[in-house]
Amino acid sequence: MSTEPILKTENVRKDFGSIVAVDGVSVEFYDDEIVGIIGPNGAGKTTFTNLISGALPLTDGTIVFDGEDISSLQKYKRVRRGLVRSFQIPQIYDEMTVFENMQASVLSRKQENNRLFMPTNRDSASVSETERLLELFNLEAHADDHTEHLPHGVRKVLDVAMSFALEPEIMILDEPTSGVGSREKNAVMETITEAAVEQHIGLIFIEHDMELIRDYSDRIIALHEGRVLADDDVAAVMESEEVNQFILEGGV
Ligand SMILES: Nc1ncnc2c1ncn2[C@@H]1O[C@H](COP(=O)(O)OP(=O)(O)OP(=O)(O)O)[C@@H](O)[C@H]1O
Repeated sequence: MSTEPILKTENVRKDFGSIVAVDGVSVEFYDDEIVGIIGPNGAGKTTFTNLISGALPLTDGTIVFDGEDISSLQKYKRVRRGLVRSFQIPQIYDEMTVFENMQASVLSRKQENNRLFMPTNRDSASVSETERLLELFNLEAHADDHTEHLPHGVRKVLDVAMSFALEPEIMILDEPTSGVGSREKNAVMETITEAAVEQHIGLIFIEHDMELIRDYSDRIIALHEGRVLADDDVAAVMESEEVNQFILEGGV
């Protein structure tokens, strides 16, 4: 892991009228690191990640990515620099196969979207990159399936895989296993985290399921009422008295 954070928030704040959703959050993220964000409903988790991705403007504070102040940078420019939120760019098209969806993302990264539907577009570079990503995410067996028939967990994996085509340095995931059956959840997280580690991509994921948080995070940031309650390795956060009082015992 690098010694310099790739992403840093400094006193980040977001007000919605009189509601302070995020209240002075200063945290750091490193590449090669998987960070789970926990907190009760309304703690500010989604708002915080929306501030990082640029989906929402800051009320106050600074966000630094790769040494550059990106606090006012438009969302799509953050994506281009490698700060990607899953579900943000790729859309899964049900009338297309898994392969075609994946290739659409690969081509969009190459800014060749306009050639997408032309029969000559299966140039070897995009085909091999598409195949590489399908393999990375264990999706080869589904390559020719139309996505409307996919099991929900596989669809989730495809969604994240399509975001990986954008070549992120940091990927933000908001409850990557929501709606996925309990038996499938581990497989989905396993696939995503293994791909991230292999590609040296930092993951930030919001999750309510404490078992997934415990099993797949390197570090946990606990938010409560818009503030950081704890920011430490998994064992330390899980044992923190405040985290137990405000988050774990109340259920997240
Ligand atoms: N667009 C908005 N307009 C007004 N208030 C908002 C808006 N988005 C979020 N809030 C408020 O900001 C606070 C933080 O909400 P946020 O959705 O970020 O919490 P969360 O931790 O992600 O919650 P959950 O776990 O339920 O998704 C809440 O009080 C919420 O009602």
